[in-house]
Amino acid sequence: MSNIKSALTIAGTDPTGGAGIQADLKVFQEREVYGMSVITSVVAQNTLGVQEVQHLSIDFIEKQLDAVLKDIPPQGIKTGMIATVDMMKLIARKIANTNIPYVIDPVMVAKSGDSLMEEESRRVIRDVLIPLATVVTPNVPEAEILVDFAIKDQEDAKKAAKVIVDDLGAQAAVVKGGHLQGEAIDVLYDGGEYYYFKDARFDTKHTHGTGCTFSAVITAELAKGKLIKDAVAIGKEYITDAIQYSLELGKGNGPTNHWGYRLKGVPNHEEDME
Ligand SMILES: Nc1ncnc2c1ncn2[C@@H]1O[C@H](COP(=O)(O)OP(=O)(O)O)[C@@H](O)[C@H]1O
Ligand SMILES: Cc1ncc(COP(=O)(O)OP(=O)(O)O)c(N)n1
Repeated sequence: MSNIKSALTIAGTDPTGGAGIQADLKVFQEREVYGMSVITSVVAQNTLGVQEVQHLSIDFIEKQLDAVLKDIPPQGIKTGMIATVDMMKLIARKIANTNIPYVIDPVMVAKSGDSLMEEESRRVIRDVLIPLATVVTPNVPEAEILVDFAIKDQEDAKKAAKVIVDDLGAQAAVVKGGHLQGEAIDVLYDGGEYYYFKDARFDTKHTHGTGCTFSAVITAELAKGKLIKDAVAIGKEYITDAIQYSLELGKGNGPTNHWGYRLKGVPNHEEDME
């Protein structure tokens, strides 16, 4: 039996490489798991926003899923952009009963404000996919939609994480604090305890793909057999470093850059390159 751990991302694309499938695969490589992908939607987007989306057919998404799952069953799965109700139902059918750790990044709206999920799918992700999740990783606006109350501070974030676990049926939920004020604090609830992951907030607009990157690290670590709280701790440290070294690439919100952190000497902003 091979010792190699593999992880699968089921998501949409970002041709500029900062978010979606491309970001996930970079993370899997850096976290030393074998990365695999199933594409749900092809997205024409860049650091400025989303220009156009083309969904793949359900039949073709199913063919991709079967190709991977029947050949190289992964030790961790994550879903990102799943735009339609039919895609959600298909994915639920394929991964229910697999026992593979499953991370849901409930991607609804990109930082640019562009919608990445149909309105009706918001109810279906809650009812059909979240009960299958090992960890759900909503940002504040996504958590507000899932739990149906406003999240203004950390106390509200804590309540939301509890609702996602106790009422919606996930094993654990981490409500990310990037959209709140002050330090960047994420709250994890695992059905028993709360854990707080706190780090510096960087004053930068170059945060394209933070949510994708964070959830991909958690997926990779779960695939390696880490406990949920340890996987989230590694995800938090990774994303903090990647935001600190984010790249001033493109004309809008540049991507995060963990590779720059690892190499330390790699400059992150143009003025540093002079
Ligand atoms: N400016 C920032 N500085 C440091 N950490 C941040 C910053 N913005 C977000 N984070 C962290 O990045 C991760 C993603 O957060 P968030 O922005 O809330 O999600 P999303 O990218 O899905 O909107 C979380 O761990 C959050 O605490
Ligand atoms: C294909 C695709 N999936 C997800 C996102 C959203 O990514 P996220 O990590 O939330 O970062 P922003 O794009 O919101 O900065 C995406 N843009 N594209």
